[in-house]
Amino acid sequence: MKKRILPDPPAYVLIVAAVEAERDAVVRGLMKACPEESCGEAEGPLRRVGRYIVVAGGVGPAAAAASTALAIAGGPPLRYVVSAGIGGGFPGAAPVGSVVVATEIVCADLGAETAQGFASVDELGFGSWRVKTDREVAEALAEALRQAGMAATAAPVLTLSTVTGSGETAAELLRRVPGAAAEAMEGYGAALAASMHGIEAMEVRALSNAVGPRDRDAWRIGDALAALERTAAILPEVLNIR
Ligand SMILES: O=C(O)c1cccc(C(=O)CC[C@H]2O[C@@H](n3cnc4c(=O)[nH]cnc43)[C@H](O)[C@@H]2O)c1
Repeated sequence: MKKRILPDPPAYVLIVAAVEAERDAVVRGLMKACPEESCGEAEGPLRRVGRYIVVAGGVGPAAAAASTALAIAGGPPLRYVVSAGIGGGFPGAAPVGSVVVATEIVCADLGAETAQGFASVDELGFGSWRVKTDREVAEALAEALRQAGMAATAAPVLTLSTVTGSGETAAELLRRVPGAAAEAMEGYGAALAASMHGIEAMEVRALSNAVGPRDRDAWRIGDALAALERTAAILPEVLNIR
């Protein structure tokens, strides 16, 4: 009997933002990329544009992990989970207003304080503080953003439960993860939930502020949301999923 080859199920992408303003910026961008699509019925914090499901999952790694796990359990087959939103840029690595695409997602405060300094859970033997991403896809998205005239780089992105507020902490974080370009609060949570389901994780951060001494007046959230929207408008072309 001839074996029937079933077509691959359509792959979907789950994009997890923290708050509604970020979710809505992503939806606006996706609508530009997929003008034939309409934004699906509002289902609580969840929106759908074509094969993209966008959720406002809450602030912090625990909320992101819980929301991502919930969305995965109740949704269609996924090709990617993308943690997307605003973030802080490490001075000299990524300027405010630019975009950082994660080459790896590192939970930079997951470990222990020891007499010799910070020890990650990896060093303690309790698991891993990082989720690797597909570097080729990360580089391709960063290049597509640069081709569109945006400042963008692919580099490690940190997840923290506390927004860095001093130069000392910023320096310590760079000692822990050399080459880190951005920090935020949700990536590792979303990526861990994805990886537990065998789904590829990504993280994209549009930078609203510099990592270091707290200066709320210097935050440029509007510019970062605009960059996030532009990034979402380019994402479907890079992932070849609409
Ligand atoms: O320092 C403050 O009072 C302050 C002012 C504005 C926003 C905050 C936040 O806590 C925002 C956290 C929220 O935004 C992401 N985000 C943006 N920049 C950073 C950062 O430098 N470090 C960590 N997270 C950042 C984060 O993913 C959250 O969703 C505080």
